[in-house]
This record gives sequence, structure tokens and C-alpha cells, in this order.
Amino acid sequence: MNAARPAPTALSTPAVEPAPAAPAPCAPEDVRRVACVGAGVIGGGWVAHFLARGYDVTAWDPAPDAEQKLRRLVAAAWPALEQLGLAEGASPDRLTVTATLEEAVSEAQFVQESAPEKLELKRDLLARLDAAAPEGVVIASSTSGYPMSDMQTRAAGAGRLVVGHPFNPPYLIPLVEVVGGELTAPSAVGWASRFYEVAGKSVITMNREVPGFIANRLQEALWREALHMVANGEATVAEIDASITEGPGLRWACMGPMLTFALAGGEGGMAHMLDHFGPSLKAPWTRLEAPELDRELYDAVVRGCDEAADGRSIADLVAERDRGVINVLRATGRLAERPTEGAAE
Ligand SMILES: NC(=O)C1=CN([C@@H]2O[C@H](COP(=O)(O)OP(=O)(O)OC[C@H]3O[C@@H](n4cnc5c(N)ncnc54)[C@H](O)[C@@H]3O)[C@@H](O)[C@H]2O)C=CC1
Ligand SMILES: C[N+](C)(C)CC(=O)CC(=O)[O-]
Repeated sequence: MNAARPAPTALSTPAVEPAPAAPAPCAPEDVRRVACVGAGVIGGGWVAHFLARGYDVTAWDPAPDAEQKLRRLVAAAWPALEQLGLAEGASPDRLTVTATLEEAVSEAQFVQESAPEKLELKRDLLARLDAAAPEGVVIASSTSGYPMSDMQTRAAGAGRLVVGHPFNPPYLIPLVEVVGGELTAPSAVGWASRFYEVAGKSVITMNREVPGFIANRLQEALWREALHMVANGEATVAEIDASITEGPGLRWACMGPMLTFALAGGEGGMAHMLDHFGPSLKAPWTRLEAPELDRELYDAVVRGCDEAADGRSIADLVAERDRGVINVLRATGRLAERPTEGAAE
């Protein structure tokens, strides 16, 4: 079932011979100064996150009103961050907005890039960050989907460039997907993953490059089908959103799509689910083509769910899911709205 590693795009042929990645100047645990370059929706969210975790943060963004907007974003996020619990010494006062990119990164121990999702802009910016940041400092891009192999082509120090893909807002959604490019040093990937863990993130370190990484590929499948349905008059925007918030979204906050579907198989788990609903993969239930459910894929999914269950029985998982859904319903004020009238006498 192991799909061949996707061939690098023609764009990812390195234009420069990378210098071997110098070691990071400090351990992930010893980072105190973080630079955020690009301070819009996501970059601003990163600034708020790193400030709340007690770092000194420098930020640079070319927009004339960037500082005003950034400080407004941080101030708006701060009450939620106080609720979550701030690190010792955390303060918005530890933000410095610099006049130049070079100033922002000159003493940084980690750099998070969050400029617009435009490939040429990212290539030039990452090369500029590589030229300006202290030797060995890992530079991560917030890109939503570009492979680092396609972005790192102009950086002499490509070995220290990684993807660190967050979810909006980074100060609340814990996931960050980390993956290197063809020229990235494995040590930089490991350093970045460890740093994000230390900085309070939930890290998935991918073992291969794929455009869109993991969660965005899954989101994109749903997003594109939703757009088709609206375009074809099959569902309204409101129906699309309600179908998730009143349906699978309640479960997904507690349990991922794989284990959720294992429970669709009842006591038979994922094996029964695939036996029962496997043929539906050929039904026109989406415009996305399904893979062939061959023995290798079948066994990999069943085995993966058994491993994810980690000794919990189906009954344990059902109880866990039900507790979680009730908590989400309660937390989102929906338990009260549920119809109280029972069956007619
Ligand atoms: N918006 C979202 O939900 C998410 C976005 N991302 C990624 O984060 C990155 C930024 O996206 P957003 O924050 O949404 O965009 P945005 O448009 O809100 O912010 C981009 C910022 O970059 C600045 N900028 C423009 N040119 C620049 C340059 N050459 N160097 C540095 N900064 C520059 C702009 O002034 C702006 O403030 C993109 O790569 C995007 O794919 C990742 C996860 C989620
Ligand atoms: C819409 N988006 C592609 C920018 C979304 C992301 O990249 C991740 C997220 O926050 O959902």
C-alpha cells in the first residue's frame, strides 16, 4: 500500500548547492527569542502564542499598519490565553516590532515565516531570512501546502528550512505539522519538532513530503466537495456547516475519523466496518475517487485502528466517544437546546 514517494515537482530542482546545515546554536529547550516574519492572521496568531508561552518575540511585516493590527490581535487573544494559563513572565510587552526583517531575526533563536501563500514570494523570503538569521537557527514556514522542496531552492542554507504548518488560530489549535524538503537536514526537522513541543504545540512530524501535508489534504477534500454541492444546488452554505457541527464535527473533536469509523463497525470494529461499507467506496457519495480496497490497504487500516485503540475495547472507545460528545455539546451550549419532549404517550 505504500504509495511511491511523489516525484518532486519540476520546480523543486535545487538551484543552489546547500551548505551542510550548521548545528542549531542552542537546544530547543533553551530558546528564549523567537522571530515572526509576516504578522497577519497566522503570523499574528503565532506571535500571541509565543508571547503567551513566555518568549521574547520580534516581529516584522511590511504592511504600513502591521504593528497596530498585530498589537490589536494580541490584545484580543490575551484574555483567552490567560484562561488557558500563561507561562511565567508571559506578557504582550515582550513583543518588539522591528523596522526591518534583518533586525527581527538578527538575534532570533527560531524563526517562523508567515507571509502570503505565493511560491515565488516564499522562495525569495526564505532566501532572505536564511541570509539574515544567525547561523544554524532553524527557519520554519507556516505554508498551507507548498512542499519545502519547492520553496527552499534559492536559500544557500536550505538545510535549516522546514515546514511548520499551524492551524488557525495557532494560539488555540495545538496542531503543527512538521516536514522537511529534499535539502533539509534531518537534524533541523527533529530540532523544530522538539521546539514546537517545548512551546506547547501538538506535533506531527511527517516522514515524507506531500503537498497539503495531512490535515489540509483532509480538509481540502471536504472543502472541495462542499463547493461542488453548493455550486450544484445540492446543499446550501448553512446546510454544509450544520451537517458538520451537528454531525461528524461533534465526534471529530473527541476522536479522529479512523477510530470513529471503527466504531461504525460495532463490536466487529474496523474489519466489520470495511466488510459492511467497503462496497460504498464505489458509490457516487463524493466526487473524490476512492483507492482500491485491496488486502494490503484493508489490513493496514484494521491494524492501524487496533494500534490506535491501544488496548481499549470497542466498548471502551464507545464510552470515551460518548463522554466526549456530551462534553462538546455541553461546552457549546447545545445540551439545553435538545428536544425535551419524549415519545407521545
Ligand atoms: N489563514 C489561515 O487560516 C492559515 C494560513 N496559513 C499560512 O500562513 C501564511 C500566511 O497566511 P495568512 O496569515 O492567512 O495571510 P495574511 O494575508 O493574513 O498575512 C500575510 C502577512 O504577510 C505580510 N507580507 C506580505 N509580503 C510579505 C513579505 N514579503 N515578507 C513578510 N511578510 C509579508 C502581509 O503584510 C500580511 O500581514 C500562508 O502561507 C498561509 O498559507 C497556515 C495555516 C492557516
Ligand atoms: C484555509 N487554509 C488552507 C488556509 C487552512 C489552513 O492552512 C489550516 C487551517 O487553519 O485550517
